[in-house]
Amino acid sequence: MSGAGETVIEVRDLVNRFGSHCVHENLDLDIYRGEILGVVGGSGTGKSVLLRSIVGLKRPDAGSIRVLGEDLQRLPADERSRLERRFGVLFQRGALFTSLNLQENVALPLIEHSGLTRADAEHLARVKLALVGLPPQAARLTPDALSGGMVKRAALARALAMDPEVLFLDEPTAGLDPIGAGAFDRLLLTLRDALGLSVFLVTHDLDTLYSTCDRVAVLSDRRVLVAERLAVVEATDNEWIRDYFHGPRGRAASQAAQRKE
Ligand SMILES: Nc1ncnc2c1ncn2[C@@H]1O[C@H](COP(=O)(O)OP(=O)(O)OP(=O)(O)O)[C@@H](O)[C@H]1O
Repeated sequence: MSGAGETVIEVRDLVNRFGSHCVHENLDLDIYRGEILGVVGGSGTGKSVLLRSIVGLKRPDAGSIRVLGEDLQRLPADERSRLERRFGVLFQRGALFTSLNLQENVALPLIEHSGLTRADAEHLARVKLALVGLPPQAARLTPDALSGGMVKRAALARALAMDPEVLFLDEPTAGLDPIGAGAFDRLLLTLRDALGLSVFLVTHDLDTLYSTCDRVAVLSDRRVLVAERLAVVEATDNEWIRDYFHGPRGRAASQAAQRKE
């Protein structure tokens, strides 16, 4: 990764409410080009709402969000859609169309946004499916014929369809067995390095945090408590951080990561 260089996402004074329930209050966060930023926090602390705000699916109640130097909320529709093509999103449940096979699923954004013919889009889709490690024969299968790990890879291929600069992943390893999850983590690192992606990664998976993330942002009490390298986050004096990082699962993940170094 490039270190704390160019900021690709800048969130300032973000406020998000649902009725009287305030999820974010004056939340600040930066994401730097080329880094994998892990976003963690207790259930309901607003990780997914933050992701949805940044990609423009939830209009904030206050504050500003600049993505690749532009404020999505202030852009006219055509420029906004141009900017949205520069990021890819993998939602928590994969969100593939069950009636379409994988190459059709991945080709869809290419046909919609790039004006490619169906044949060219499906050709490119097969390249993207290979990029995420799926075998050629998977291209003609529908999602219900695939394992959980293959569905995640296919959803990742679709998120990468438009060659995004920023990738948003919402719990990509949830529901995968440890071997599948480890393989997905390695794929993410390879793709980040090969494609120069910046990654916003919401996860509960401690192994993923230790094996992939350059920095980790902890959401707590409606804001970002700390966004730092893991060593700094682990040493932060906070009850949730202590329970999460220094509990049995956190210690095991940390030791496993140290053994790999
Ligand atoms: N559309 C909505 N309408 C009302 N409340 C919502 C909506 N979306 C999210 N919330 C609330 O916002 C809070 C944060 O939700 P969010 O899904 O971002 O949490 P999270 O940190 O991602 O949780 P988890 O780790 O369990 O996935 C929750 O209390 C949730 O109920």
